Amino acid sequence: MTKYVELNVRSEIGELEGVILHTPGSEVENMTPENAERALYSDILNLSVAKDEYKQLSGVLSEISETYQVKDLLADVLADEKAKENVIDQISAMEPQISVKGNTYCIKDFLLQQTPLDLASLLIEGVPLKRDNLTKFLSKERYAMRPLHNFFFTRDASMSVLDEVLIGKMASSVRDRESLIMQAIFDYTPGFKTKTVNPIDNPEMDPNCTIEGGDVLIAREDIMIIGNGTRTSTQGIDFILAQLLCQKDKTQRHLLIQELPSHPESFIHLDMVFTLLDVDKCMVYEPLIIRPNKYQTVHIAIENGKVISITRENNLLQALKKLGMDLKPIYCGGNGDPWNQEREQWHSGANFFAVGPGKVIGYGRNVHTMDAMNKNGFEILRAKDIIRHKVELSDYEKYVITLEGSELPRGGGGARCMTMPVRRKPVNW
Ligand SMILES: NC(=O)NCCC[C@H](N)C(=O)O
Repeated sequence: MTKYVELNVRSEIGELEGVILHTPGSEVENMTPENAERALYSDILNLSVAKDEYKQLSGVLSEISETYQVKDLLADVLADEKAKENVIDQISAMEPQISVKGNTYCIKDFLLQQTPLDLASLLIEGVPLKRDNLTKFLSKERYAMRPLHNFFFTRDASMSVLDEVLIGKMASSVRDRESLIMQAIFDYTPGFKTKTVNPIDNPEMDPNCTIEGGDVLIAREDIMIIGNGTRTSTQGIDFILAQLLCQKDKTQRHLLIQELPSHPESFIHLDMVFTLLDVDKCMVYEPLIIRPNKYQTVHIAIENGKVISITRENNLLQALKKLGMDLKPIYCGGNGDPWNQEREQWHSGANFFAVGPGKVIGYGRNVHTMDAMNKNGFEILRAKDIIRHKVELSDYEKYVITLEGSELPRGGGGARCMTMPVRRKPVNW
């Protein structure tokens, strides 16, 4: 990294200036149908197709903004001996099997001998099991240190909140190493000017506390919208609330909490049913976000280090409107046909990533959603055409850049899930 990057994310839609990505590697393919569920996938993936699709996302983003790759950032961190030892010690505290002295070798010692880049790859792609005793010989596991199958969803393990980074407390231990790596990146990369906040550093952390970035949306500097479901617990949201209270801000801050269903798994995060598209538009999965249902919306207002009110709201859009954000909803799957809505929500049709107000990226396969976007003034542009310079983004004011997505959505997410913004320009509200 050549220059300093001051973290600054005060909205979901401000013009993008920096984003952290992770190009999928062998870790996305190294699973079987039997353990795909444990890996948090809905299916097994074909890596070469996934990589081609991903290239569309990274190619377009590098035309628009600075992009940083997790593996490069991690390798830079690991080039420092002290940082390297610290990272490996933390991993072995979390995954104690790596410190066991086996018959032929100890994984921790093996890791310490690697070059920074090889080590970064191993920490992401996993370390295969050496079958040097009976237990390991008979083991059904292929890895002694498991691959991080979900790391290309960089959104979830850390999140930029104004000028700080909140480290995710993942709901499933298969993603814990991602959080640790992201914290090391932000703590040890001299180029990143920020402070990390990690719930596990709090000795009084509630054991039920979980927070994942797909649930945390920065709607405006003073409004956070947080999904509460299988991935972010009420205790996790209370941790965020406690952080805000500590800041003793004189201006009012607001948390809007949206309860989420626990199945199907396409409802894992809020960003699978609700994303912000423009100063006056948002994408919704209508049956959950607008239609009356049992999933509650709660508004917590905070001022001067105190909770001044906690109230139930009719729905998220009405709550936002009361706070001066009057957003027109565009429906995932289009208006009217619940089958199309369900099908497209399942394939991350609501999961848009904004690179600027009215400028977003999503999967082109969700044709009914794209049609609805187009009817609402968004030009539909193919990522491929932008990368080949057949289309110039500067010719359009509002657009959706479409990615081909047949393999990537099987991992369980879309463009917002695959991006971790670190800088956005202020929005002209
Ligand atoms: N923000 C998101 O919705 N991320 C998608 C994460 C999918 C991943 N397979 C998971 O279940 O954690």
